[in-house]
Amino acid sequence: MLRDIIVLQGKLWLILNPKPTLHMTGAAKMTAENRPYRSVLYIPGSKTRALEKAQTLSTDGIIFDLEDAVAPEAKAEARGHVADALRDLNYGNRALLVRINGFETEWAMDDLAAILPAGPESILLPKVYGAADIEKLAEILDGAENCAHTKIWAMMETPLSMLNAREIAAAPRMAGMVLGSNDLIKDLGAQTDPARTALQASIGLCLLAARAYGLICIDGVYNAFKDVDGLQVELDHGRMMGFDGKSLLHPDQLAPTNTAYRPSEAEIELAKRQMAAFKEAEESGKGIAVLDGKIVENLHIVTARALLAKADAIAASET
Ligand SMILES: CC(C)(COP(=O)(O)OP(=O)(O)OC[C@H]1O[C@@H](n2cnc3c(N)ncnc32)[C@H](O)[C@@H]1OP(=O)(O)O)[C@@H](O)C(=O)NCCC(=O)NCCSC(=O)C[C@H](O)C(=O)O
Ligand SMILES: [Mg+2]
Repeated sequence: MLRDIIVLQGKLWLILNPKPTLHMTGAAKMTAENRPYRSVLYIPGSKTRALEKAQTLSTDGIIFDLEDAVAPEAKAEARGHVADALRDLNYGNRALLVRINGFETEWAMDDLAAILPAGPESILLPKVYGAADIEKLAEILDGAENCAHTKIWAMMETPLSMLNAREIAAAPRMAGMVLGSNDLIKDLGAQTDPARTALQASIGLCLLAARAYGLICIDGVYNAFKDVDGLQVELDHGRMMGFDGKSLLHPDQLAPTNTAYRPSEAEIELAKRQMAAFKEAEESGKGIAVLDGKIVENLHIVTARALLAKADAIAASET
């Protein structure tokens, strides 16, 4: 039985079955709020085999794509496949996003007409230029049955998405952002290198806006889906920059991505030691602890707690 001891009004109280504390790695229940977003796999809505297969893949999230991965002549059929998958297939507790076509195309409204009756968890809007695009989608969702809960995610993939990142993040129903590095590179007239030099400013703006407004932020795809070493370089870079996870093209990219975005044993150990050292310092009336020659302040405890909570959520998602 779980027990906690707390001090209240100068007395010791024994609490039976307390809420799990954040350092109880593996004990948390996964909910939509604490679910991990390490790996988010694109599936072309036209590929029924892939839609089925995804039920068993170890991906934290799925983007059902009606946009660039689906040829114009296959769009109508793909809408039906995705609506059916949302209704009939079992994707467990994975995050489920439907990427519709952009509002400047002839397909966006037909996409919404086909998908909204299935009550989607999230719509991912591509080619976002400013808050007006999100507001337009939010208004449509406000008027739709079954969509009171539906969140909006923005593809951050145009120069204006980056310049307007803050207003986009603050717009109604916003829950997350996905970097669209291919479109961005195209619009910038830039070239890619392993350090993603041309994308640095955009990645920074995107993450700043997402963090300021409490949104999930997912890195762009790595196109060479068979190049394991190249993917690893981008994974390390993305995690270092602060992304929650990476959008992916192929199931073979799942395992390295899930590993890269999982807190390591060493990180978990350090977080626990930081919390213990800080607690000890607090109990002796100090506001700062020193661990391994480095200071530990309250702000480091916030980071340590978040890391342990993420480890818990990942463990819960894998049980
Ligand atoms: C890249 C692919 C076209 C490769 O397809 P294929 O050659 O068929 O792969 P495999 O033969 O190796 O497939 C093996 C099995 O895995 C399944 N599979 C493949 N891909 C997926 C997937 N994405 N999701 C689920 N399952 C998948 C196959 O069905 C095989 O299964 P089995 O029959 O059991 O053996 C292909 O992977 C693909 O289409 N990927 C997604 C492409 C996509 O969605 N692109 C658009 C998003 S990226 C983008 O738009 C960029 C962004 O907007 C930006 O601007 O940057
Ligand atoms: Mg794109």
